[in-house]
Amino acid sequence: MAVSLQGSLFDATEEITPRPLTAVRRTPLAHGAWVDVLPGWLNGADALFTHLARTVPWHAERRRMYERTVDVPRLLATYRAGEPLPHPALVEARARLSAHYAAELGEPFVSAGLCFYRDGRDSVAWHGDRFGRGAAEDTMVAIVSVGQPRPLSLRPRDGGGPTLRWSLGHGDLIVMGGSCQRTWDHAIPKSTRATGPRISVQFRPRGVS
Ligand SMILES: O=C(O)CCC(=O)C(=O)O
Ligand SMILES: [Fe+2]
Repeated sequence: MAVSLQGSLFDATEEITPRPLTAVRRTPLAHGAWVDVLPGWLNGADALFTHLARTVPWHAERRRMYERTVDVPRLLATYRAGEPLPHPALVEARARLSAHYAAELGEPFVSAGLCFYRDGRDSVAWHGDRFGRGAAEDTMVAIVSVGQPRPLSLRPRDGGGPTLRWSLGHGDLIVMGGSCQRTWDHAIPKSTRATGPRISVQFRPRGVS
């Protein structure tokens, strides 16, 4: 008894498990876009946050903006198709997402992009994930959020509608699908409120970035 109790205390990976995806709720959006949301998808999300914050090789980036080079306001890590993910719970999460969306997506999620928002000054500006195939084709981007919640905002690119917001942290799942990457933009706005750290994990199919 004592041995198995110790095992469960020390093996945090045992505790981090996704709930069934059958509970996911879809919100249809204009222009053939939609989002699926499942609050608290990952049990043990706080332990996953701590693990990722400590062990992922986070890097800061600088990007050229017009005449200036500016700091990208978040830390980043990228795991391409075939590269080992930083925690087995993410392998499990990706497999569950790939299985759940197999018929609709027609291909698996392969890459994982990680963003670390240290506080309210960190953010991602309005954009769609349309460097790759998302520019021309329907696709999906599935995002698991751990740590403190931050609002993810979505607005139609043509300006024809209000901005929508989902507060995402502590194991919440959002999947952007249909035409969402080319007809809508998303952002994690800066906040002047006291804001704790959040990590997002974005799973994408091949060629979507
Ligand atoms: O942190 C998030 O939830 C969104 C990140 C994002 O949109 C991106 O990296 O493309
Ligand atoms: Fe994005």
